[in-house]
Amino acid sequence: MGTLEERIVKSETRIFKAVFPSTTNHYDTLFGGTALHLMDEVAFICATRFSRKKVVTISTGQIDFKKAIPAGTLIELVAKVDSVGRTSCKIHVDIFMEQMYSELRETVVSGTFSFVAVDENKKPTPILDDLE
Ligand SMILES: CC(=O)SCCNC(=O)CCNC(=O)[C@H](O)C(C)(C)COP(=O)(O)OP(=O)(O)OC[C@H]1O[C@@H](n2cnc3c(N)ncnc32)[C@H](O)[C@@H]1OP(=O)(O)O
Repeated sequence: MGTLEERIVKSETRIFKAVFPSTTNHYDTLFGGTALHLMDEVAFICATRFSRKKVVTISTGQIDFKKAIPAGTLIELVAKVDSVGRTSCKIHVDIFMEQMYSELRETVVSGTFSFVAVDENKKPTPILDDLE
């Protein structure tokens, strides 16, 4: 199964999206709720790939929207395990914005999401079984 550090590196998860008008608000920027949805999704995938167990979201940390994300840009969501407890793990998520026709790239939104591994009775269970 690998060491803890190897599992953290292997489970880093990335999703690219084009910011099309269907995802924007009346300011023509990415709707905040859509950004949160995508962040929770990429964090969930990361926690699942890290633990290979059923996980549920238990909380979010502070989410910082540093810059608006205009329609017609590209975004990359990057999720990485930040810390690991007995039954839970905390995932850090950054959204990077890229221009379509230049190399300009910057971090625009950051936050954390915590997940708990659950067993068949939906009770907390160890997040990892077998570390080397
Ligand atoms: C993928 C999805 O869509 S999930 C949908 C949304 N999420 C849900 O529906 C989950 C609803 N919540 C639950 O079912 C329950 O709260 C459970 C099963 C997650 C946790 O059950 P509890 O009995 O409250 O858990 P318990 O108090 O034993 O804590 C479990 C772990 O969560 C951690 N935890 C508890 N509360 C919080 C919190 N607010 N923030 C971060 N971690 C927390 C604990 O520290 C513990 O971690 P550790 O074992 O690594 O030290």
